[in-house]
Amino acid sequence: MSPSAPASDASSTSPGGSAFADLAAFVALPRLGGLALSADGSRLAVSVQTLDPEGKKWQSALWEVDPAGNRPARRLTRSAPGESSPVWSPDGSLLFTSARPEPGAKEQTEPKAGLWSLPGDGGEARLVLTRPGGISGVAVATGTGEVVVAAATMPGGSDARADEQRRTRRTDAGVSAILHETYPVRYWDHDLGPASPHLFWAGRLPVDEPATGADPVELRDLTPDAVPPSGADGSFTLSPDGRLLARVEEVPDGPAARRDRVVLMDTADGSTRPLVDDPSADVFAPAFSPDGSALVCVRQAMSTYAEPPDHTLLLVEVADGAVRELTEGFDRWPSAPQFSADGTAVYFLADDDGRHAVFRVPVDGGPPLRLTGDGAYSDLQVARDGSALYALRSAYDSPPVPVRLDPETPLQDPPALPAPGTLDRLPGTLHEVAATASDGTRVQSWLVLPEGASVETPAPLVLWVHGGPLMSWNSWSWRWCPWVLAARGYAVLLPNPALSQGFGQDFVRRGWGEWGGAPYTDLMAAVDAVEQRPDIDASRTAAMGGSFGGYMANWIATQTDRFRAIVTHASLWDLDSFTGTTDLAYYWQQEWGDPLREPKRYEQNSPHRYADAIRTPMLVIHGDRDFRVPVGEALRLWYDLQKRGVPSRFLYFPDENHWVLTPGNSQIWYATVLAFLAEHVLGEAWQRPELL
Ligand SMILES: CSCC[C@H](NC(C)=O)C(=O)N[C@@H](C)C(=O)N[C@@H](CO)C(=O)O
Repeated sequence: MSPSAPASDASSTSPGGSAFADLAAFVALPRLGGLALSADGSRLAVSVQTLDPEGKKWQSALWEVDPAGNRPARRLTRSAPGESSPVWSPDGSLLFTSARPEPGAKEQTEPKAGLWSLPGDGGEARLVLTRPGGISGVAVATGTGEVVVAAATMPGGSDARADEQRRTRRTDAGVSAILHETYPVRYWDHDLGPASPHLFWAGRLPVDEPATGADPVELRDLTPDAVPPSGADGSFTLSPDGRLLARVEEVPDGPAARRDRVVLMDTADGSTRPLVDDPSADVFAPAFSPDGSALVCVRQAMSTYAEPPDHTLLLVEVADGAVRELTEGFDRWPSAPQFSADGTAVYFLADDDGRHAVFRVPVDGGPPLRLTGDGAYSDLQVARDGSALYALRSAYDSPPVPVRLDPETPLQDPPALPAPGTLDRLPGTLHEVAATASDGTRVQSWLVLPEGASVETPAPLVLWVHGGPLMSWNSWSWRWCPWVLAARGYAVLLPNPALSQGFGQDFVRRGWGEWGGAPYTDLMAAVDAVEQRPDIDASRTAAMGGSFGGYMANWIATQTDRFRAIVTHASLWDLDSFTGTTDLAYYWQQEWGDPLREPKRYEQNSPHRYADAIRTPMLVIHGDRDFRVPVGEALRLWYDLQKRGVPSRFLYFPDENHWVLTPGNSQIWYATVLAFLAEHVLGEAWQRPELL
């Protein structure tokens, strides 16, 4: 199913099959991230994460990939702190952020990322911009090369020296406290404030090395009054001529909620006007047309107690703010829109039937056309001469690899361009299966079968429930990798139940506010169907999931004893306490209601209310720095299990967040899950991972 090409050179070849049986080899596989196409379309840059020499963290470096697919990939950057956010300047230089030290500079205790430039014609990268809080993002005007950067800035810290002084005074006084006066106060894994992201105008960056003693690039604060955002989008983009900046701005939406709108700023004088400001929707992901006269953005209708959110694309005229819907009647959720090279169409991505596909919609009307077949696409790049699209393509049987697409041909399945990270083999096979729910609805799933699964040797089965829940299983995941389980002989079922994306709005509605209803029964229908297969051993099964998938793992534990073991990661246990303490409470209370005034959905769907019913052994996993699903959920679940004498274990990460971000902890995560499954599903003796 996965198109593949030979890896680009010996150093980047990944011996796929065996790596999944050896966790140390698994975490050492190269992981590809962001993609950037140069203005003339002749160069592609991609970030590649690999293990540092001590194997303690992943380092990101930039590689060059040949868009024509002829030359092997070559590494462009090399430093211990790594490089990320690659953007090409029209002059051919490659801009990126890195906390690497400047040659000859004295070592900093807490190095912050600066903006670096790698000349197009070769030579050494040089540091072009710094800010006391580091540079976190960059936008380049495609026509002029003018630059805007984002940098965390203390209140009153527009001037770099003032910013530095404020930071130093807090450090010297030993103060880390933050005084909040608005909601929210945290986002995923970090605190909001006291610094907040500001956007700075840098203009055209000097092409050559500045002479010694020359003035550094002067930065002008475009958003001096910015306050800490919730972090929800915050994207910004420059018009091709650099005269306009479109950015996503958060505005209050009631006493303890925020929503996103798109504002347009004149970069010369900073004057700003709202471009799309819709009290019933978040509007984000703006992108300019090639002539700068229009923008396309995503409108997400806010969810209510009765209705889930819905997404559409808006075409907005810069001159008068006139808005037109581009994807009316399209029953999928478009994202990441971009104009075609001639401005007559918009490309976008959307979940569709277990894939995350590229679509093209004409600007002057007509239905969207799906350009890709299997797989999940991201980082779409449009060649400015209109000859091609480039993207990262992944699937459940392929990690992300760069590909070239024709801009108009439907349902393409392109081969990978030579790059690091292409696997040669997987320890099993991927199958698409379907089940029928009790109301007749089709439930699509991916099924990973291990090598050797057969009628004679049926494989034990693990049900793996995705997170979100408004997303779907459709792409490769290093964090939820079924092949690690397949390498130990497990079949893994990855279903897309009610609430999953890519099956239409009615499919989402079936589960809205009723997580314990159709999403649960759809999952059981999917398990029932695969258990009929002669190559599956229905007597040896387990269920697991993270985040919403962890909620569902907990719910499953309270509803059925059909599984031998349950693994629950970063899970929701008590919906009332979750919706009050999660980082963005207002998002969830739109669906669940206020627990004091509208307790019904909480009472019906919160797993903790049914704790007495649990008989299945459970492995609870949680990170203390998880602000999306705060650790209190795991602490209470753990206490409730222990109090009831349910055989259980708690894998606790004091310094991880919603994810598991270090190679060591990632290996321990998989090792503990595998040991727990081996004990309960395979009936082996418990083997505590050596380092625990
Ligand atoms: C408040 S923002 C939207 C909620 C968000 N949903 C999605 C689609 O990501 C979310 O954070 N849900 C978590 C409970 C969750 O299940 N997260 C998933 C997806 O990010 C995970 O795998 O961690």
